[in-house]
Amino acid sequence: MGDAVVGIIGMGDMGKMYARRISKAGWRVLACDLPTKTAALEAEFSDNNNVSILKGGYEVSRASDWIMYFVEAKNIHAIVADYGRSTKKNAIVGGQTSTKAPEIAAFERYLPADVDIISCHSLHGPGVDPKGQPLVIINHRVQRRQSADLVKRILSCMESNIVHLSAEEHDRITADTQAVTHAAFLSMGSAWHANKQFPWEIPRYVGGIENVKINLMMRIYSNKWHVYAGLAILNPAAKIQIKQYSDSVTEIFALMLQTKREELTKRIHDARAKVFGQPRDDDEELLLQDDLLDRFSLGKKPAVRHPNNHLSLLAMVDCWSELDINPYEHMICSTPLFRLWLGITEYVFRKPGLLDECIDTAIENVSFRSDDLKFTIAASAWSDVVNSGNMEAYREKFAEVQTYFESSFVEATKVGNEMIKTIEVGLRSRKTT
Ligand SMILES: NC(=O)C1=CN([C@@H]2O[C@H](COP(=O)(O)OP(=O)(O)OC[C@H]3O[C@@H](n4cnc5c(N)ncnc54)[C@H](OP(=O)(O)O)[C@@H]3O)[C@@H](O)[C@H]2O)C=CC1
Ligand SMILES: O=C(O)C(=O)Cc1ccc(O)cc1
Repeated sequence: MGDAVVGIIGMGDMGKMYARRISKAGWRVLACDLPTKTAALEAEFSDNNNVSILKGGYEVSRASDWIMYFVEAKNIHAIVADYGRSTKKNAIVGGQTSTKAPEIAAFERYLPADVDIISCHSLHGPGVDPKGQPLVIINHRVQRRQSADLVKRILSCMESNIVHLSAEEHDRITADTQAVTHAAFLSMGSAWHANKQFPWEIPRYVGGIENVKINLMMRIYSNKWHVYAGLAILNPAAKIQIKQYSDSVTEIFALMLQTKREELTKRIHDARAKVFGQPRDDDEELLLQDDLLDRFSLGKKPAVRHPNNHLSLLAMVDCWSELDINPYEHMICSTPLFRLWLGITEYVFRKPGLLDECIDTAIENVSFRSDDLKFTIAASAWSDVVNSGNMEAYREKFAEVQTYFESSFVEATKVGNEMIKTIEVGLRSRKTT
């Protein structure tokens, strides 16, 4: 490969994944984490001749041509303040944090003027094969054309689909796709925890769409809190989306409680028309199909399917409709989790007869009322935490639910990975046709 040296500051899950792939493609990589982890990293990468573990961010910054920060978004300011001024002359700097506003602000403030700023964001977790997944590149401050060419050449080893965006476009889209999606799953987990339920043990939560909800909820809570906190709290656009989602949940639940069938039906049908267009009487075009959804269960499937009102999904479409968001426009820049979320949402709204069944259940069946009440409270509480900007409150809230579900993470991750792999093949082929 070329002579350029790639620097990686922060060797957590994403930093390691990049170090492995980029070094495998033949590039020389200089990497570091906090000093307490240097010895363990040296041992872990001892058989990789292309990766050298250095003492810290100063050393990496001084000797690399493209330096990437793979650190917690909440710390990016302080970390760039520390290492930024040691950046090699005429080098390029970027980051992998999930929200670009704070990252770019830190770069603009602390990097020397000769340094180009080119950032990126892989729209998937470290355990997902990057091939074919979206990879955003942000050419923010490019004074030399060869800088953009070099970054493109280095990143080509990911075999991802490159999407060029500005930092603002990136944050607006990820607020729509990631932050609000996570708010829904965080709320489901909080509600099940508040009701002292493990949903896979309850027949009305086993099978089809319920499997997807449970597996994705478990996926989020088995990950690191700082990733989701950073995405929601540090992205200015995310607060509005999450608040609207919480308002949609509350207002729809109120209509259910008051058994206002006509009003509820009109609101849901109007939202459907805006987001999905007119209903069709076939389901050929759906992103997901039933038999696929049934395969990935953590519990035993009951003989008869229990209808659910799917409050979380009704509220999602209401929220998109209220904010004039067309979720399909974001597919080029979406995560696997968002595609699955859109998949089950579309399923409920477009599978013939299913939406009417949800509305009937919402009005007539009170067996979900207690769960729906807890879900409504949870959505509002998550919105309040995000709005407050209090990272510590977010961490505590996340950790409580994480501890509750912890003993099932290994099994859930196995089933969830299998689910994502299988369903993604279908989703991607649909997207390209
Ligand atoms: N996980 C995911 O699914 C994705 C994450 N991202 C983003 O990528 C970034 C990294 O995420 P991820 O790898 O998952 O998180 P990790 O917590 O696994 O990795 C971050 C690493 O940076 C280290 N670190 C903190 N301060 C410094 C410092 N001063 N110098 C060197 N290293 C430091 C951390 O150490 P310590 O833990 O001791 O603080 C940790 O090892 C985040 O901004 C995240 O939002 C992007 C796409 C996907
Ligand atoms: O798919 C999701 O939304 C995830 O939960 C994984 C994830 C987390 C953070 C990112 O910046 C990108 C992907």
